[in-house]
Amino acid sequence: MSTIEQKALAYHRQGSAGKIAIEVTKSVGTQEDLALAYSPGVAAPCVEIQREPARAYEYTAKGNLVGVITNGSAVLGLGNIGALAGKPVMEGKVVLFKKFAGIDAFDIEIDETDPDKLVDIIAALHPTFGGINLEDIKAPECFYIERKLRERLAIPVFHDDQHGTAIVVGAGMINALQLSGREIGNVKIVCSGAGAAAMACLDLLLDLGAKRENIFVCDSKGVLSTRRQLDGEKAAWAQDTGATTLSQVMVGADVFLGVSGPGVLSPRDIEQMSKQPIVFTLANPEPELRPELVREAAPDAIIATGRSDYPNQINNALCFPYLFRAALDSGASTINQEMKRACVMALAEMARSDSRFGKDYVVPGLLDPRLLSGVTPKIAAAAYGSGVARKQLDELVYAEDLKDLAETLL
Ligand SMILES: NC(=O)C1=CN([C@@H]2O[C@H](COP(=O)(O)OP(=O)(O)OC[C@H]3O[C@@H](n4cnc5c(N)ncnc54)[C@H](OP(=O)(O)O)[C@@H]3O)[C@@H](O)[C@H]2O)C=CC1
Ligand SMILES: CC(=O)C(=O)O
Ligand SMILES: [Mg+2]
Repeated sequence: MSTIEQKALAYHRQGSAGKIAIEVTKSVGTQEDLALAYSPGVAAPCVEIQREPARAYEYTAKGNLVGVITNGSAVLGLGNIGALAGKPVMEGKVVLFKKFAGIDAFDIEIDETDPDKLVDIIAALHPTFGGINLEDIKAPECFYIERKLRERLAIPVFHDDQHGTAIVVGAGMINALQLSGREIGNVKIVCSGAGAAAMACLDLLLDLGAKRENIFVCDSKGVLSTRRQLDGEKAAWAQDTGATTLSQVMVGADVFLGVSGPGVLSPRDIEQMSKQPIVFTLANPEPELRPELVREAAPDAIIATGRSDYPNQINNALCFPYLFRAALDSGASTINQEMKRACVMALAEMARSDSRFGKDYVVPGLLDPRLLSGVTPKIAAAAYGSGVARKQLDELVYAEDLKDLAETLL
């Protein structure tokens, strides 16, 4: 076992097991407090909420509470390890919600793989939450589950591995392309992985101007080509090519996007890429190829991973706390394209306006204290500008900052 693995086990075990606990926010020191917090007083907010459900946002924790929900079917790059084994990752997401954006979150691990049953279970749980962050649910089921929940629920439902990853990849890609003097419409992109993260990242890259004919996608069986029987989301990415392996399509690629699994890429594949390649090896915890090996094969490469121990951490943790902060603050009924696009641009701009901007700094670091105040208002402005915010603008603490921003989107 490596040193980091040993340290991680000790870290999770020490003190109270795991990484989270619950805090009480009201005083409960006297009989009178008890009579308010519990019986008989607690009946009053119940009756109010029954009369007017929106009051739950005033009288309960709902408005600042997110459900981090998984069935453990695609946990990091570890695969289908099951609901319980995924719990450390979900507790980790809860920590990030709280630390980065002051959002309370419950992790919920559901032992169910049937998509319709999962939809029913999550829908039945939704009254508890102001928003739902789906996490580490495998493709293709994740697409159906998210779509059904978004149709059924009037609170934000967001599959982090799809959209969170895409947003941060989008921000990093805009900057990496600029640094290497490339136009997105001209680059050849190879994506390893055709699952939740990959499909959303590729859609976002198209949205940013990439050309579908320049994008080659591989899954565990090789290149998505018209010679294979493909259905669902994968079919849209089939290229009319005789190439079958990742190595074959890497020749002349400008960009490699890895959202698959450990070690699928070789130094030889990197050598086959164009000059100053952009190599985002984002599989967690073990990337498609370690950065030091990428660097050896292409010294001028722009490299990113999903990990905290290398420069350029492209990880959805850079956006989901702020997206949900903005959605909850504005009372948004959903997290829409406008909000996601605003987040991409805000992250990209924040990195560009930093003196560290360069090939080892294409996105801000996860611990950058500017993120909350820099990114959140721009996303909230997009919520107001696109008409999904349900709270009065004046109720926001950063309302003044938003007025001009929101108007530009109207
Ligand atoms: N840095 C970040 O922020 C994030 C990183 N990720 C990482 O991306 C990876 C995928 O996650 P996610 O999309 O949620 O998972 P999914 O299970 O939805 O998708 C996994 C995809 O990877 C493909 N795959 C597996 N093994 C290989 C291989 N040897 N070669 C090529 N493709 C392969 C699968 O192929 P097939 O379709 O044939 O099964 C599938 O298309 C994980 O490692 C995860 O940690 C995910 C989200 C965020
Ligand atoms: C970062 C993340 O969500 C993942 O690797 O699945
Ligand atoms: Mg994930």
